[in-house]
Amino acid sequence: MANIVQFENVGLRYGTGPETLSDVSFTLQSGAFYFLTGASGAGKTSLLKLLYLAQRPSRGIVRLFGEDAGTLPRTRLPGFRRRIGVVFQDFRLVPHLSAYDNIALPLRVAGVSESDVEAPVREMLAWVGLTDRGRAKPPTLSGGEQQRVAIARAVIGRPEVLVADEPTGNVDPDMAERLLHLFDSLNRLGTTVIVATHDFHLLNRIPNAHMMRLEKGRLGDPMGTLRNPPGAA
Ligand SMILES: Nc1ncnc2c1ncn2[C@@H]1O[C@H](COP(=O)(O)OP(=O)(O)OP(=O)(O)O)[C@@H](O)[C@H]1O
Repeated sequence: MANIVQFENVGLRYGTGPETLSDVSFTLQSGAFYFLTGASGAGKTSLLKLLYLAQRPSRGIVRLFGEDAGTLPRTRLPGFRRRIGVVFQDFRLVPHLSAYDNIALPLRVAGVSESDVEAPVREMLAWVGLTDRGRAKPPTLSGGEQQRVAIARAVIGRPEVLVADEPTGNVDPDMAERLLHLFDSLNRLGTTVIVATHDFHLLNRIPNAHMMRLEKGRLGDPMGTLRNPPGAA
C-alpha cells in the first residue's frame, strides 16, 4: 500500500507557547484504518488539523499524496483539501440549511452543476439512513442525525482520506457504534480513515485498525494493530 500521508519530525507551536506537538513522525497507508488516542490536551486535534491543512507545522514536513504540503502554492490548497473529508465532534453544520443542502454544499462549492447534485445527495442520505430527513434543518435533528449529515457531507466528494475528530463524543453508545460502522464501510471501499477518539470501547470494533497514541504531544509506542485494547473483554 502506498503512503498517503507522511509526517517527518513535525513540531507545532502556537504563538510563543511550548510545543504542542514534538518530533511527530508516522505514515498512513492508503486504504488502512487508524485510531488516534490520547488524553485530553495530548494534541490529537492539532495533529489532525495539520493533516487536513488547517494548520501549518512550525517545523518538520507534512507530506500528503506524495507532496510536501509546506511548499504547495496557495492555489493548489483547495484541490488538496477536497481530497480529505473532515468530520468534527460538534458537527459544524450550517443551521439554516436543510440536511439535503448541507450535504450538497461541497459539490456546490466545487462548482458541480445542479443537475449532478441531486443523485449523489440522495445516495448519501440513504447511506446514512436519513432518506426521510432531507428537508429537516440541523436544530431539529438529534445529535446522531446531525453527525450522520456531517459524515455524508464529508464523504460526498469521495475523499481519499477521511479524518474524524471525536466523531462519537456527542452521541449515545448505540449511535457511536452505528457511526463507526459507516466509517468501516467507507474504509472497506478503499478510503483511508483516521478517527481520533477517547472511547476505548470503540477500538475493538475494527480489529484491523492501527493504533496511534499521543502523549503530551509525542507519539507513543510504534503503531500496531491493537486487537485487545484496554477495556476489551
Ligand atoms: N489555537 C490554539 N492556540 C493556542 N493553544 C492551542 C490552540 N489549539 C490547541 N492549543 C493547545 O494545544 C494543546 C493540545 O490541544 P488539542 O486540542 O490538540 O488536544 P486534544 O488531544 O485534541 O484534546 P481534546 O481531547 O481535549 O480535544 C492544548 O494544550 C491546547 O490548549
